[in-house]
Amino acid sequence: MITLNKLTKSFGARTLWEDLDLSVEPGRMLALVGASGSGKTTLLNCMGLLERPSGGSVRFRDTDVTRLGPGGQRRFRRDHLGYLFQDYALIENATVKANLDVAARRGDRSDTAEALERVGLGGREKEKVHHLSGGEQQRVALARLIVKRPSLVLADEPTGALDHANGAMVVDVLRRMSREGRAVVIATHDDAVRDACDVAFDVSTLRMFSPH
Ligand SMILES: Nc1ncnc2c1ncn2[C@@H]1O[C@H](COP(=O)(O)OP(=O)(O)OP(=O)(O)O)[C@@H](O)[C@H]1O
Repeated sequence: MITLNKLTKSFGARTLWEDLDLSVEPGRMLALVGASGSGKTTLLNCMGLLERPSGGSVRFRDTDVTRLGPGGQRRFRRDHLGYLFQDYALIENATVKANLDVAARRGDRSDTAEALERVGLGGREKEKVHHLSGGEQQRVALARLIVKRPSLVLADEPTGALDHANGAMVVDVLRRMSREGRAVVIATHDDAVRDACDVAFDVSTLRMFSPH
C-alpha cells in the first residue's frame, strides 16, 4: 500500500537516514523502533506528507505522493491518512462529539457513540476537549481514527501518556484496525507495542526484523 524507495532525510549537514527502503501492506502492523533521535517521528512525518524527504519517493498505491500539488496532498491526507500523534491535533474548544464528526464520513455519524465506548469515553460527547486530561484527549484522537477508518494509520508513541490498561486498549484498537485491512505504522519505544506488531523496522540500522 505504501512504499518508501531510497528515502533520504537531512537537516542541514546532518543526514538522519539515506536510501531507506520500506513497504507496508494492508492488514499489516509495523513498529518503527530505534534510538532516540534516529528519526522515527521524522519518518512518520515524511510518510504522512507533513515533512518533505530530501530524496527518494513515497508511493501510495500507484502514486508518488511527494509529487502531488498542495490540493492533491490535502486530498490524500483527508481521504487516506489517519494520524495518532503526540499533540493529538484536536479542536480544543469544541466538544468531543464535534471533534469526531469532523472525521466522520458524510451521513455516517452514528459510529461516534460506539467509538467513544470502545476507548472508554462512553457518554462524554458533550464535554469540551480542553476540559479532558491528556490521556483522555489521546483517547478522543483514537476514537476519531476509529470513526475515520483511514487506509493508512500513522501513530507516534501512541501509548506514551497512558497507563498500562489504556496502553493495552490502544494497541488492541490499532490491531483491530489492521485486521480490518488497514496498514498501521507505529513509532514506539515500548517493547509491548513493538511485540504486538507483525514486523519491526529499526530506523537506526535500516533493518527489518521479527519482534516475536
Ligand atoms: N525541523 C527540524 N530541523 C532540524 N532538526 C530536526 C528537525 N526535526 C527533527 N530534527 C532532528 O532530527 C533528529 C530526529 O528527530 P526525530 O524526532 O525524528 O527522532 P525520534 O527517533 O522520533 O526520536 P525520539 O525517540 O526521541 O522521539 C533529532 O536529532 C532532531 O533534533
